[in-house]
Amino acid sequence: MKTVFLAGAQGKMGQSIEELIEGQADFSLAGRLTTKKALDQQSKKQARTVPTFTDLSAIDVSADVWVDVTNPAAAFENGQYALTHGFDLVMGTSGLQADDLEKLRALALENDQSALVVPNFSMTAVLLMQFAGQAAKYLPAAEIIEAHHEDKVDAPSGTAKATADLIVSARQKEPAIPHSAALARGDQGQGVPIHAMRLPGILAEETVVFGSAGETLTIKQSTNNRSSFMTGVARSIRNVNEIVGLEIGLDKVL
Ligand SMILES: NC(=O)C1=CN([C@@H]2O[C@H](COP(=O)(O)OP(=O)(O)OC[C@H]3O[C@@H](n4cnc5c(N)ncnc54)[C@H](OP(=O)(O)O)[C@@H]3O)[C@@H](O)[C@H]2O)C=CC1
Ligand SMILES: O=C(O)C1=N[C@H](C(=O)O)C[C@H](O)C1
Repeated sequence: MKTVFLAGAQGKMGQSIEELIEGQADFSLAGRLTTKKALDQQSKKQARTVPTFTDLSAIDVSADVWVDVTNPAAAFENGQYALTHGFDLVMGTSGLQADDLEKLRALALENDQSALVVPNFSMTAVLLMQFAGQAAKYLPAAEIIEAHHEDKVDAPSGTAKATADLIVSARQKEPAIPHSAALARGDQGQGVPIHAMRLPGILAEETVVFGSAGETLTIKQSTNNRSSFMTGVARSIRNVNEIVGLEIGLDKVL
């Protein structure tokens, strides 16, 4: 049996993950963290006996795994709390800074806990990232276009930043493209231009275009329903304890 504490339980991902936990015989929901605003909006179905907190300092339950699907402003503090209070951590929230991840890695090691940061729980996104890493060995010039629903607060997406990191580390030479600071050339902070769209009608999509003399390669994945994330969430909960310190990517538990 794996006991789970769910932070962001009232959100879009949180509600799907709560249903996932209820449907797995070997998972049990030990507690939930939400905001006062979100708690006021919960339906009768959701107002059940699971202990629900709106403040880290009030939490008085323990669990094997803390799953975080909150927002970039809350996730680092939540992660620190989890790793210093006996929880392994599955961080699904995007938008954490690289130095925050390093601090979480140090905390995981100091406290003998495991942490898995998952930029994307969907299998097609994991495969896209792997294929992009392979292509980057031979095709150093690449750009990423990501598109998400209009409620997404962070940009570029966590998946796009992770894909850019993979491309940069797989490249065997730098692309010969003149640098341009023009905004329309995308966010270049990760070493690969990332263009982000926020539109109704889209859930999550990522396209990576590689260019070489006389040819291009386009790799695209689309997420149409949050159910696509749930196999990856379940796998992360079951296997996070195998990690030493902190790892990034669902592939680390596949
Ligand atoms: N790794 C992956 O595969 C995926 C990751 N995500 C990421 O997961 C996160 C959540 O996404 P989504 O569910 O769409 O977003 P939502 O805005 O629907 O849900 C976030 C929830 O977290 C709540 N929240 C905010 N601050 C806190 C806090 N301090 N403690 C507890 N709860 C808090 C929000 O409450 P309130 O509304 O009151 O602010 C809201 O209910 C995002 O970072 C997103 O990028 C999403 C999909 C897949
Ligand atoms: O906010 C979302 O919805 C998503 N966020 C993640 C990201 O930032 O990459 C994963 C997926 O794209 C959905």
